Amino acid sequence: MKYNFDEIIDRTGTNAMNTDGFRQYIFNATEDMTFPFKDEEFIRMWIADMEFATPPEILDAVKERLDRRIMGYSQVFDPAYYEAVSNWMKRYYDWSFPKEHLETSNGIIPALYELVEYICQSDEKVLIVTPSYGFFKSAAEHNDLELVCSDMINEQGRYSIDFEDFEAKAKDEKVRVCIFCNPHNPSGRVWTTEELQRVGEICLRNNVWIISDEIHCDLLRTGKRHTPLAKLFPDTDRIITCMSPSKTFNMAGLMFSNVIIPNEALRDIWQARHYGFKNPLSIAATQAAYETGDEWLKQLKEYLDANFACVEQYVKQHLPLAVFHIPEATYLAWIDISAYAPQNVSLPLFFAEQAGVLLEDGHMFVANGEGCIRLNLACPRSVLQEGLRRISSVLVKEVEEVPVQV
Ligand SMILES: Cc1ncc(COP(=O)(O)O)c(C/N=C2\CONC2=O)c1O
Repeated sequence: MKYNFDEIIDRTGTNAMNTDGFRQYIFNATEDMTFPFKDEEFIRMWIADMEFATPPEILDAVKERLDRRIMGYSQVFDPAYYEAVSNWMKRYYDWSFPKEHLETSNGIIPALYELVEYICQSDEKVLIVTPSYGFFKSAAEHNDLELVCSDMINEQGRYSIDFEDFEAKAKDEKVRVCIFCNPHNPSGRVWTTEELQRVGEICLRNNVWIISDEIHCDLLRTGKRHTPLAKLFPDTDRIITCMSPSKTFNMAGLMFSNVIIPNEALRDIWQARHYGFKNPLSIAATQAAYETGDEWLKQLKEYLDANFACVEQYVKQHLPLAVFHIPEATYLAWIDISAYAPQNVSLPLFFAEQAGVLLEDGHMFVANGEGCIRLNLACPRSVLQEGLRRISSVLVKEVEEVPVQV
């Protein structure tokens, strides 16, 4: 079957954050915030969900469950669920874990909040690398815990971990957990085995638990392979792995993720305190994703590869002073536009008002993202091309208007 990623799908009237939540999320504003563009005129490149239809096989599984006509309290009881997850992990990551380690959550963000609460004492700290997905900071703040940031090294747009700094911070005896993004949002790094080994060794020898957030692990450039962090440390039970098909198959609204907890004491706390009932439609969808998603994912990756090639060519031609490298993972383009960006303005507000493009910038990724914007490329190529045109039209115009020094 050939899936149509060029199709433009109307999302208005669907309670989508993407179309209706940007004023509050990006601008911390109310619904009466106005722009020179109608909402439907925006090119939306901000929140990380896709403009592609969720795979038909997954939607069919949801419809099949609906046809059972009773939507009662539910949990994962069917062993076929674990089989589906386990088979996917074996096929894609050559990794397996015991069934009793598998818990589920109503999304990874809630799991991060809960795991940090269950692991940390009230005077302990949470370590992350920056730039970072903003909710890693929220997971510390939600629990009134101090956040410790280790800025990544940025060498002309190529990010790496500053292991000297990372280890110095992990040695702080109050640092109790590291929330680690593998692959990394927003840089798109797929960590090498050596990098993963160093992160794990530094944390484990300093008594720092690791929550490895691997939500982007299937969204790789064709040919790349994901390594779960826990796979490299089979003898420890201090690495919790969070995964979900929600990002891979555009079903984040179904709020369902897998949390693999090898530590029995922590699992007991989770089982005692986590709200265990789940949406039966989400269970059906997630199981179907892992059972039937292979071909759709293959075609999605090919389409995204082409979208990234489009961005690379466009930036080289129209924004040659910008710094962009095709990321190894995610569908997010992280572009340093410092050479063009107007100074001392909110870039999201600048692009929304001037270009009619909704995007996120480095200030939304905790720290160490100055001058960068992040573009969601999981959209039809025609939409991407219009977004790129609009972005460069205000930046190049911005550069042209700078008065020539005489
Ligand atoms: C690293 C990471 N963890 C967790 C989540 C959310 O997991 P959920 O609660 O949906 O299961 C996201 C979504 N990232 C988004 C969502 O919008 N913009 C982003 O960068 C993410 O990038």
